[in-house]
Amino acid sequence: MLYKEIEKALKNVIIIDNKNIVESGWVKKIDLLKNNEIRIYLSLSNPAMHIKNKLIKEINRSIKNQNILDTIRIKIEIKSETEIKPGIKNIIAVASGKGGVGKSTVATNIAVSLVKMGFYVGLLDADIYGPSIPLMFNIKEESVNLQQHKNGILNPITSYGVKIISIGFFSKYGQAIVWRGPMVTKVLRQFMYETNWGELDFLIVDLPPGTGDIHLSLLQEFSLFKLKGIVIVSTSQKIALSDVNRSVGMFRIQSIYVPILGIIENMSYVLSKKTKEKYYFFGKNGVKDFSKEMNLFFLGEIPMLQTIREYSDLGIPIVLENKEIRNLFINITKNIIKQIK
Ligand SMILES: Nc1ncnc2c1ncn2[C@@H]1O[C@H](COP(=O)(O)OP(=O)(O)OP(=O)(O)O)[C@@H](O)[C@H]1O
Repeated sequence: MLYKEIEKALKNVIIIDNKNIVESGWVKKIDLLKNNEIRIYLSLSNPAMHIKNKLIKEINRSIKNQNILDTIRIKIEIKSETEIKPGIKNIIAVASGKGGVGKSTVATNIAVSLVKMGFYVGLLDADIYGPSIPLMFNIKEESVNLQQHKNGILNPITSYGVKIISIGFFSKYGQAIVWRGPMVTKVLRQFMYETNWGELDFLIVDLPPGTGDIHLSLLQEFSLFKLKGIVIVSTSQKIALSDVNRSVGMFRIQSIYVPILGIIENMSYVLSKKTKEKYYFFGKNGVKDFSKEMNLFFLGEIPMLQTIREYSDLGIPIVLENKEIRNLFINITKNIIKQIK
């Protein structure tokens, strides 16, 4: 009887999407103890302090409204689902100030380099403005059949040894993703906590370019977990670096502080086939100088090569095809690992 009343009270606690906490599966157990104590166990994917406090208040209020004996003591335990999922050892986010500087190309090739080095790797494409990871891994729309387990857990798709989940899997080719911030955060949270990642040494997160709401909530979300730091990609162009400057400022805000593991200069030069001379299309040493000025570790440089663009369009990570570029990426990846330790 008492149990039913408690359950009814919990069903009156509504969370997002008009679902109550029982329906949403947050309530894991209700224990009625002999000493007039009720213990309620909840499990949440994102038990931020203010959410916890609000829930406890709401539950207490709802139980009181049921006119259940005042003498009853209520204890509410809220556990983080993240504590229950220990499979991911390191999370690294790849960021850029400006779009189009090669962030996804770099994220792709770092992920595949890590596989080549013998690690278990996942890649979470959080770039809602241009989810290009499916194209870069040649994952065709028709092959995306994200089987969901009964408990709502998503299975990632594996390509070139990397387990991938992308926001692009949820939109048709050519269709813009016009979700509002809270929707995006919700989906990304699901990618993080409710995806069958298994055991991973590294989860690479391809962030959207720039700075914004989504970045803030993502970083807060990931920092609850095992976010080891940020890798920034930029060209040496002034506009790109001024945007990176803003991003660095955001990562260094005290309330969301995330370590920056270093910066990579992409498309640093074009090599003349004939003369073997280097042409600094976006300017020479821009990223190197910036890294010194901002006290950032310079992780390495990648030239601008037609083959990088061509293989990327074919959906084949360049590190699998070109030995020189592979060596560059392996060195950059080793530098990133060193920065984590
Ligand atoms: N080093 C390079 N040499 C030649 N082409 C490159 C290089 N790096 C990236 N590209 C090409 O530049 C284009 C943009 O790259 P990419 O999609 O990785 O950028 P991005 O920063 O992730 O963009 P967005 O932020 O808009 O998603 C792609 O066509 C890619 O193949």
